[in-house]
Amino acid sequence: MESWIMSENSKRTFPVSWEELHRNAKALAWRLLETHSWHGVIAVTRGGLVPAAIVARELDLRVIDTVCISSYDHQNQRGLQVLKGISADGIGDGAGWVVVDDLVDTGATAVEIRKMLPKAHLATIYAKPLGKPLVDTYVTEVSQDTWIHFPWDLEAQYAKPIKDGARD
Ligand SMILES: O=P(O)(O)OC[C@H]1O[C@H](OP(=O)(O)OP(=O)(O)O)[C@H](O)[C@@H]1O
Ligand SMILES: O=c1[nH]c(=O)c2nc[nH]c2[nH]1
Ligand SMILES: [Mg+2]
Repeated sequence: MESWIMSENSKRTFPVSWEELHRNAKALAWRLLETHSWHGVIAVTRGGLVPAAIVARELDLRVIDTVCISSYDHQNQRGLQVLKGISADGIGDGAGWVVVDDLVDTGATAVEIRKMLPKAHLATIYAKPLGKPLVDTYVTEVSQDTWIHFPWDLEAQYAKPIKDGARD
């Protein structure tokens, strides 16, 4: 599904369906399979949880850790908070581990992860231009003025006809 609607803060809105998310997460797994043999996956909560589960399933990885980082209230970026660091023993500098997040936007979260795990491989499904240089692997680039709506943030509802100005 691809549809462009202007949201309340003038960003383009890009809604992603479960099917599209699943397909893109599998595309990410294919790219990661070609890169390395991994010790395990580190999911960046919360957005990285579903993509990380799909990548782990496809690469048959059973060891999964989380780092919990929060920096947005809805679409407003605020001070980044690291709520939880790495839990598992033996991850060290992250060499041989793949860190999975749903997207990289400004790159602030990726910079924080690099500080924690300088040798980890950072992978996202979506990348915006500002953050793109900070990740090792991504699947789809979207413009900086796009807000991606993930399926876990959406529900089906009435949409205005294009003629009435709902879409650009
Ligand atoms: O590149 P950045 O500008 O740092 O933005 C990307 C991060 O922002 C979102 O997380 P958020 O802080 O909204 O928390 P959430 O994953 O719990 O929704 C998203 O899941 C990424 O982790
Ligand atoms: O759901 C989201 N969509 C985005 O485009 C985005 N950018 C930062 N954080 C985000 N969360
Ligand atoms: Mg996140």
